[in-house]
Amino acid sequence: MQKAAHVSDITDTVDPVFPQTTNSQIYDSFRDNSDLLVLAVVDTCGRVLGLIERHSFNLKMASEYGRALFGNKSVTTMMDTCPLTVEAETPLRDFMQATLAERASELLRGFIVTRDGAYAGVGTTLSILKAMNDDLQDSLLQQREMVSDLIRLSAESERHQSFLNTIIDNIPAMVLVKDAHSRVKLINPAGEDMLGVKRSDVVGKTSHDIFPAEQADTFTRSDRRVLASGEAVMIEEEAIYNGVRQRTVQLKKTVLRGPDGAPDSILTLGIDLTEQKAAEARIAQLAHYDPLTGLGNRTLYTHEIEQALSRVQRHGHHLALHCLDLDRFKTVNDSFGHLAGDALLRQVGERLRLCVRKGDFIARMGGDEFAIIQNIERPEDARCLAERVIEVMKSPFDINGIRLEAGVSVGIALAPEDAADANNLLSRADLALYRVKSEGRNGWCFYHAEMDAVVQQRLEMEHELRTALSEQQFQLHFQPLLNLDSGEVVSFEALLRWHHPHRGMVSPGEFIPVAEDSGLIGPIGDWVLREACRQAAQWPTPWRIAVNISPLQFRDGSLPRLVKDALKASGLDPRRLELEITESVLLADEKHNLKILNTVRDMGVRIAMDDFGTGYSSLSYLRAFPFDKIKIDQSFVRDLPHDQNALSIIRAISDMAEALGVHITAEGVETEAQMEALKAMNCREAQGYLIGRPAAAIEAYAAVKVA
Ligand SMILES: Nc1nc2c(ncn2[C@@H]2O[C@H](COP(=O)(O)O[C@H]3[C@@H](O)[C@H](n4cnc5c(=O)[nH]c(N)nc54)O[C@@H]3COP(=O)(O)O)[C@@H](O)[C@H]2O)c(=O)[nH]1
Repeated sequence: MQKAAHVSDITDTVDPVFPQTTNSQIYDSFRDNSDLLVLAVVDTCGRVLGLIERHSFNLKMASEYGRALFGNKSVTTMMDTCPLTVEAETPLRDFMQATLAERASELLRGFIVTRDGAYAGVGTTLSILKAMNDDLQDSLLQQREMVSDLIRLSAESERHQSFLNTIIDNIPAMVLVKDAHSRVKLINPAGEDMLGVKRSDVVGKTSHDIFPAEQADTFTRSDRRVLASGEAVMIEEEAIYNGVRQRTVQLKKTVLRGPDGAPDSILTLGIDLTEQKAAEARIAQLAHYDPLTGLGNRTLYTHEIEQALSRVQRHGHHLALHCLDLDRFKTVNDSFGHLAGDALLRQVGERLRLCVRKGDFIARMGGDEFAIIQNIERPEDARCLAERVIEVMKSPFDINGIRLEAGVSVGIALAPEDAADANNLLSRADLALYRVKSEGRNGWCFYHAEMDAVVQQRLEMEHELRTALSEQQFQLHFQPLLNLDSGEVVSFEALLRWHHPHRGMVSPGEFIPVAEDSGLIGPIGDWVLREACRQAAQWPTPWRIAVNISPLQFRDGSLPRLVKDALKASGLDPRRLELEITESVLLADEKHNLKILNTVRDMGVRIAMDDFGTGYSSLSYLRAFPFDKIKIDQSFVRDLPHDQNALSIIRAISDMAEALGVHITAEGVETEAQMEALKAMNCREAQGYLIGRPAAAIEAYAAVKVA
């Protein structure tokens, strides 16, 4: 009984009647209100005097003469003077039990409800039945609800279970549960995959039933550790062989406790880190290694040199830093394409690996520059390595069937002797490298303190070159070119001279590279062009004038305009002007520079290829542009007349030039024997000290005729 818990819950608060009320009045009340079943008779203080029950009252009143006999009499004559009375706050259950046991029949007549002894209302069997019916309804409803709750909960629990199963089955991590005896209770598909097992084969088994002894021992050890400590254990990386390949995994083992709090199972969650580790290794590789050669890159070099220098500082070690630069890489790259350049760099990397000892470090610093950090005991060790490197680079490289030679220059700085910090050490090794290159390449050199002075001098020279033009310190010298058939001078090459106010004559071989590096070659080259045209226009004989043009004068595309201006200003016939270029002009930006050359040639100016035979692609450039002349480099002429190779090369060039209808000039002719050999090979023009050294004055050549 939940709803009607107390008698008050089923009490009808019917107004009572008083002793002076007549039975007729009561009779009328019952007649007018069919729901009125019981009435209480009370005194003025509310004290209960008796009870009128509708049914028995009406029976009496409705009997023959009933109304006449009792109608005008007081209600007290008809009332039950000892009615069943109960306090309102009595639990209904108690009231029912007591009344049913002792005064059951009275209960049928109805009863009076009092509160603190005073009348509070009436109760009827009907209200009791109603309450009981309500309770019954409630209880049925509750039971129905409980049943549907149970059905819902069980469906929900099933849904939860299948939801959890779906998660566990699809989670990309291993979920493995073992009992306290290390027997597998559950494993998900990711776990099957990770461990290379099948669920049906492992459930109920221990690690030793499933895995090889060593691996099983490892698992069992960690299981015991978790059970003993009762705490979660993270196993950072564990190598697992899953029957196919080794996997790296991260495991987290947790103890699951039973209802009594004792360790019941071990839950192992495992993440497969194999791919992540491989990706990390790949990223580290890319970040620290040169993908082309597999050698360390500049970043790794920076790290390694810092480490090596701190060892030098802490343990008194010594090291040598070798800076390497391939001598002909640019030529290879530009002539045979980047793929050939890449192949060359790869092979260079392989050869370098063969030269170093364990513990030494090689890096590709960029382009064709490499660095080696070598652990040494004495400087002699560094010399040996440099010589070994130069030696291994000597043999030709086979690049897709093409034999290429690419020497190497090596600059060496020692730590702690030359520098104790990375920056200074590198710049000193670079200085030594610069020295090797300026002395003809393909060699090695230790850093010396005076090299700093060389750099200083170079900076000074750059500074002085800036004022040399305005101070009129430049002068042109002219070197004659002789026609070997006629024996007459036919042209002159303009060669720039710098009269330095303190240092005297500075060679163009020395200052032209500085002018090129600093960008001063632009204004200086323009001056040479104008001055050469100006002077040639005044010569008594219409000799041709050849002017050297640096590849850097092609860069901004202004050359055709400068040539035009120089010709216009001097009035020189364009056919008397010859521009000497080296093949590096075509290496640099072939399309752009060919366009410039064609524009200049269209003006009537002649174009000569200087230093022919020294590059890789001299021949291919003869096809790319119709040169008016090629000048055989003096290095071939020097070995005449006895060197068979030089003879064959010059003969081949001469034959080819004849076939192409191009004139050839041999440079650097110093002896009669060389001249005779050249004549015998049908060379028609020569230049060299034998004919005349470069000089400011040319008038003396007006009458020159060599037999
Ligand atoms: N861009 C410019 N380059 C220029 C200019 N003037 C000169 N140069 C280049 O400087 C290099 C050195 O020139 P130089 O010291 O003048 O040497 C030239 C000749 O003196 C030298 N030569 C000539 N005959 C002989 C010889 O019989 N023996 C011998 N050992 N040397 C000789 O050769 C140089 C000329 O070479 P080339 O230009 O290849 O014809 C040099 O590369 C000049 O080109 C300039 O104004 N602009």
